[in-house]
Amino acid sequence: MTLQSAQNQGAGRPSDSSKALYGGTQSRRITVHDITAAKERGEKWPMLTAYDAMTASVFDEAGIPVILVGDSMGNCHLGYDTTVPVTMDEMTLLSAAVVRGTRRALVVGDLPFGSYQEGPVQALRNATRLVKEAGVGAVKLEGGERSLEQTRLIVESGIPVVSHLGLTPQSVNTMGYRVQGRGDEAAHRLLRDAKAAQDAGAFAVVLELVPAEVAAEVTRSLHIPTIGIGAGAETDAQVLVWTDMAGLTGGKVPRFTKQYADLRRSLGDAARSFAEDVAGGAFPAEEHTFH
Ligand SMILES: Nc1nc(=O)c2c([nH]1)NC[C@@H]1CN(c3ccc(C(=O)N[C@@H](CCC(=O)O)C(=O)O)cc3)CN21
Ligand SMILES: CC(C)C(=O)C(=O)O
Ligand SMILES: [Mg+2]
Repeated sequence: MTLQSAQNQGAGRPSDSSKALYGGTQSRRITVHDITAAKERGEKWPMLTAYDAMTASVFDEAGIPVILVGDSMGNCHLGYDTTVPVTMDEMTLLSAAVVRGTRRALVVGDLPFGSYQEGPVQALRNATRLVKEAGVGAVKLEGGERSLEQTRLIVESGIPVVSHLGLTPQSVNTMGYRVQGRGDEAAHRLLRDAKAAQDAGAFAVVLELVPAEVAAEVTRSLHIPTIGIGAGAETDAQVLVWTDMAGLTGGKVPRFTKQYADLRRSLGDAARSFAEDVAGGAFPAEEHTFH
């Protein structure tokens, strides 16, 4: 229990559950202000990726309050090996689909590799494109201090920003896929990055693949929410790649994933049943046939 929720309970002042991000009753679209208020209430909340309207509508109807159009679409949806090749055209197309599939969720779009590293002006141009052409409510970019000017200009221009720290997969070619923030110096650097992002105006930070103790320290030190992935149980929110948690991803998934369904097996079973029915003449039957 967080200090905040303990105080709420201790004061006999139950938090207003109608406002909850998950399980709340409001039907309007969730805003950045709702996210900020959730940290003040000590509410923990879930976030999932989505890359198409149909999947996004399932999560929206399930009450997932924040949906990330991750550049993980690169490996999960588009068949690349990493997120590095993902383009602004791809991000814009799939982000627009996710926005169309949702009514309530706040949709966050990743700025892909190469779309903001040149500087703040490039970053603002591409963030603006995701807002205007796809309709996202916020953008996410990787890096704390190294993306500070970008974060500041995008936020000043009226677009909410999520900062992504720890393992930043767009830098796979320099950092690999290793736990970040181990050891005192790396932990301090992570905390500095998180505070820099907060000071630059980010409304949340993703902490990917960092020791739970470090993520907990960052979570206590910030007034904006932390969103963990492989960062332990103390972050304000948890995000997972949807194909990992649903058991659809082919091959190896990160150890931090929990698998809540077995879609790869059930979809494969469906495809094999269909194939057998066609081969054996059982499909189409009379009820599928017009005369
Ligand atoms: N399907 C999928 N799931 C993800 O979580 C994900 C993506 N794709 N693509 C973008 C990034 C890349 N991510 C990754 C990629 C690899 C590891 C990985 O190999 N982790 C090791 C631990 C490494 C260590 O111990 O230092 C593992 O075994 O989980 C983790 C996160 C997270 N993101
Ligand atoms: C793993 C999450 C945080 C992400 O950035 C993505 O899916 O692209
Ligand atoms: Mg990403």
